[in-house]
Amino acid sequence: MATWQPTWSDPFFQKGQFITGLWNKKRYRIDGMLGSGANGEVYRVTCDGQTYALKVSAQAPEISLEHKILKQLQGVARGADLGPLIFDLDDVQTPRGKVFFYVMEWVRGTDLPDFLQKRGAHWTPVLLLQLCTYLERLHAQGYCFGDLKAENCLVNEEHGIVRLVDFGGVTPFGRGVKEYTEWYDRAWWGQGSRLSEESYDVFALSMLAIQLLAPEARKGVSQIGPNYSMLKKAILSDPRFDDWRGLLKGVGDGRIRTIASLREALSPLVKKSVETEKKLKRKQTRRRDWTDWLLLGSAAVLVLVFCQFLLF
Ligand SMILES: Nc1ncnc2c1ncn2[C@@H]1O[C@H](COP(=O)(O)OP(=O)(O)OP(=O)(O)O)[C@@H](O)[C@H]1O
Repeated sequence: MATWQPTWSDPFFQKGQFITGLWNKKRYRIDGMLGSGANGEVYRVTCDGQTYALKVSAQAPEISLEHKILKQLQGVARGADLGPLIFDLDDVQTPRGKVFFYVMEWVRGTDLPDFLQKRGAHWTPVLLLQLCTYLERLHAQGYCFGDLKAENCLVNEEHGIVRLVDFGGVTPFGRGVKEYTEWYDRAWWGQGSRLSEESYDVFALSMLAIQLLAPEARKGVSQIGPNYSMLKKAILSDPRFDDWRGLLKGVGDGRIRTIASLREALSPLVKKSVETEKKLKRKQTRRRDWTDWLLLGSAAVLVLVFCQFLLF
């Protein structure tokens, strides 16, 4: 009978499994996978009745570096929710050998495209403005986020609050960005270096806006390769970018290189978004009023019918 042999494509853990850290002896129940990427896998876990996110990798340096950065940020930006809060760092033995993990706050949220689909594209500048605030705080600590991308942002559906996850690309200013994704990488587009600096994240934010407003553009680029001037031309003729041209042009020609200037360029768009949201809310209330009347009307008819029934 053939026995099951683990392969590299198998996940590290299975749902329902319990794991115990070799050093700290904390016992976690694996509740499911939250995501996976080049550096490892992230699981939702339970320990002592609390839910956490656990990131595991076969590469010890990646895990300990991410843990160190998150811990450092937790210390300096208390209450600022810069990154997920950090709880444990340990190793565990698996059929694939010893693997390394850290345990962090489970960030509940939807990904940005799903959120925008539900709440409307007019939320894009609002989400970007929030990211500006996080990045500004990170920059103040002397770090560039590096691997800014839609997959690394989770948004709370109820309140529309964005959180950043995956701090694996966070790099001290002045070094080469250690983790990046082509679409968001200005060097890939031939628009600058991969040096870890404020303007690197600014460029990535502008690419995030394009990705969110015109997701199909990225698919086209994956077929023909990076061509920034072609992308700019496409944006010029696309009505979805009517309000965004000034900002995107500013980033493209190097006028907008800081988060402060990006925030300034975003502010009229945010104002417009707020107006759109208000109008939508008013419409929804009106629609609700109308349905309320319909309900009241139906109730009145029912009462009348009931009275007629009693009288005759
Ligand atoms: N703290 C968290 N709470 C909830 N979900 C999380 C958390 N951390 C990560 N995730 C989810 O897991 C996914 C993968 O995590 P992460 O990006 O850290 O892995 P990675 O291997 O570094 O990926 P990549 O190769 O894309 O950089 C994220 O996109 C996110 O959806």
